[in-house]
Amino acid sequence: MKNVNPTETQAWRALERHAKEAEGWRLKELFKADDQRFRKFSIEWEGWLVDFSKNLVTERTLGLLEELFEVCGWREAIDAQFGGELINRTEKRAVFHTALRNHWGERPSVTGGRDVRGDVRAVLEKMRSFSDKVRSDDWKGYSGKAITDVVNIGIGGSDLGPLMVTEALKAYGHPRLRFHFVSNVDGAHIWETLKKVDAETTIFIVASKTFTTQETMANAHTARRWFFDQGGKPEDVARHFMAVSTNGEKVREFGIDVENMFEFWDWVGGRFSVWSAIGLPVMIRVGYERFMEFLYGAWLVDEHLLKAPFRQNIPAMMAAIGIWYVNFLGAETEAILPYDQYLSRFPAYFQQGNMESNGKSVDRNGKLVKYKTGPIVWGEPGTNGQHAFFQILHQGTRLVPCDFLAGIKPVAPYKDHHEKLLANFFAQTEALMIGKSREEVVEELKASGASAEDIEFLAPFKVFEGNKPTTSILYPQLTPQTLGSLIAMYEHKIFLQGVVWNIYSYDQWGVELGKQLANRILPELEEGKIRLQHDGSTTGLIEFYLKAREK
Ligand SMILES: O=P(O)(O)OC[C@H]1O[C@H](O)[C@H](O)[C@@H](O)[C@@H]1O
Repeated sequence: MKNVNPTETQAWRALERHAKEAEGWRLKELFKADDQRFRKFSIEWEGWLVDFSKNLVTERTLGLLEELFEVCGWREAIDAQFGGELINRTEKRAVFHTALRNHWGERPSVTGGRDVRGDVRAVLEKMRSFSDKVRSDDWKGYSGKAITDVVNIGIGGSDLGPLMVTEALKAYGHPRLRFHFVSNVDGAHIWETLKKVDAETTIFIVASKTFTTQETMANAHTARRWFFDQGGKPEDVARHFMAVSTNGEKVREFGIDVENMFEFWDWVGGRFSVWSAIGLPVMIRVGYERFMEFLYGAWLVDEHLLKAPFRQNIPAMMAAIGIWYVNFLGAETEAILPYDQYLSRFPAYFQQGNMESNGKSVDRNGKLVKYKTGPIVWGEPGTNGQHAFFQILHQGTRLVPCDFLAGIKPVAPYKDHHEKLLANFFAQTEALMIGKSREEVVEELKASGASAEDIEFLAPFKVFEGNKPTTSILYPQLTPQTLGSLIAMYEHKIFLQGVVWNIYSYDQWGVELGKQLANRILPELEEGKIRLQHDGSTTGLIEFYLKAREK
């Protein structure tokens, strides 16, 4: 992989100059000036439409961004990742989640001199056998009853992926099985879940790459204690506790038989692990065939990434336009707005995907970067968001590029709802771009019979500046396949942005310090006595808590 400081490239400097010109652009004028703009700035792929035309970009912008990507070695980086090289250098690991979905075509999956396709296949078969049994009532609990509830215990990538996807695909799900996700170390999470399930008919999937994560281990131990309290015996654990992990030793220590362990590998990053055995709840919910469709959707995007030229390459365009906003137009944030209730956790999923990957301030040489890296990512489904935070998108002071996502066909049977949903989607992207001028506002107020005084007072508040950029992504329908594709697009976007920012996107050292300090403080809370030096505020907080909890 190349190691280029992007700001030292000619393309970067040209983009900086170009950004000055962009200050005067009005999106609606760009459309007036070029009646082919929509066609030129949108991509059709596999029945999808990805419309970038409502972004503050011109041909020149994209040309310069392409130059930047070239000089930063985006193609070499893709080859290195797909070639199984140890591109996660700070953890000395390959980044090979693409191997988990490489079941079609001729491409090998070689890392460390080994083609891992066989290993991946073997785990898939094990998942298939288990999930088939649970789905067909062949897997019985200790009292001989079929399983009714699946509880996934995991956090971060071992939670958000299966949570988001099982939610997204529930319309394709098993009619009887219920799914629960416990992540937070707050005892309320496991307690409220255990209240709803019956030990005789529940399986627990303890999902943790490392099998050392405090939250997950605490929840897993509580679940096992509860299981015994409910009448389960140690010999019944094998029927009720599964593990998904890379760490066989820790799984054994916990008391889960390796027979009940679904393996994955250190070349799968936590936030990219839903394609691995971490996706077990997904397979149980939708079945093996549909899980394979999910992988296939992602594989299609992998092929697209590898083959499509820059301007036709959806992840590359998403990445490039994102960089344009962050580094040249000053955006601090971006929103993901699925007009698809099934994708309610999609923004949260890519909040982790994005912010844990590209929330970095040190480049690949260990030097502090002097440019902005990953933005703040957030979002909620539409139309709910419209009645909550859209105000800031329309009339706030910040630039918030938004992705609008929707299925062309609904999954739910109510067509009239879908038309209303999409009318809102289109209207919002239009309103954000077109805005409303003072003249229009005055006209409207006059027509409503407002007095001249009222018009003068009210007009400024009712003006919409417009010119707010959006990307619209329309997929044929939310299915396992399209969901797989959608996730893979965002994954590759994150990766390519990290390449240009010259950062390591696949580690997450930033979450370590809090964990370490929590481990130092925990004994103090357990003992009820402060033993360590803390700052004044932290000491004050702990002291207050220790006293107050006794009252
Ligand atoms: O799967 P685990 O090893 O339990 O890790 C769970 C999560 O916690 C870590 O702290 C990381 O921030 C996440 O990237 C990871 O997904």
